[in-house]
Amino acid sequence: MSTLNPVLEKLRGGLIASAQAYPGEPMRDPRTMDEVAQACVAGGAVGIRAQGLADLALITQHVDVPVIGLWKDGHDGVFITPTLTHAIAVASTGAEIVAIDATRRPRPDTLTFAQTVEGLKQARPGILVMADCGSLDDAKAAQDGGADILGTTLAGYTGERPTTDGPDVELIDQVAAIARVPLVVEGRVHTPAQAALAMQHGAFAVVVGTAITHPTTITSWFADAVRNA
Ligand SMILES: CC(=O)N[C@H](C=O)[C@@H](O)[C@H](O)[C@H](O)COP(=O)(O)O
Repeated sequence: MSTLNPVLEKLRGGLIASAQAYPGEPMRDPRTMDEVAQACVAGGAVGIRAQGLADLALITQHVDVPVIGLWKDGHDGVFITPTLTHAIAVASTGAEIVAIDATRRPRPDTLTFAQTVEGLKQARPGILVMADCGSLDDAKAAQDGGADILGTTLAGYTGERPTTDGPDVELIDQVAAIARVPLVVEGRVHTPAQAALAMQHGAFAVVVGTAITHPTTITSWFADAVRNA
């Protein structure tokens, strides 16, 4: 990792905020997510992760940090940037990094992760790929398949790992031990202490979504605590 890509270098040791609203939610509006992303940068985020072509088209114009883009299509199986066509479209928004499902599950266009990375890099030279993994085997395959970042995004969501309360530290340790590219910890990082713990376990950077950008969930944490006090 000594001669790291300059885009990745900007993420080193920092917090990446994921700004996403889900279908049907009040904040599901590209302008809103654009404002949330800008607010996160003002607070010290060194990168933004965001979903959807409309959100990305705005955010990439208005933040001066690297953007990790993805396109969620569907909600079962492979749905994070599921095909090469989705990946090329995300890259076309100006996002420097494209997050792609890197599980070993069948993809809708029948390409492998490695073929998807190859096709994307041919179509958009210079683009970087974050592999959204759900297990150590995913991470090994993704690294061999040309990923520029290994992410723990899908740990606990594919059946291969337990859905831990907080980040999956065991998986972080496993991936850190094999990673030759940056390891970005993502998924259920809900407190600053958990983010720091991820760094201590070898993360290159940490993505936090819900705990920063999803007020409905954050409110429910407090509402439950107050109700149950
Ligand atoms: C599993 C899945 O679909 N994860 C998505 C990936 O982009 C997002 O819904 C998450 O919010 C993101 O990964 C950040 O994680 P957390 O919100 O736990 O900090």
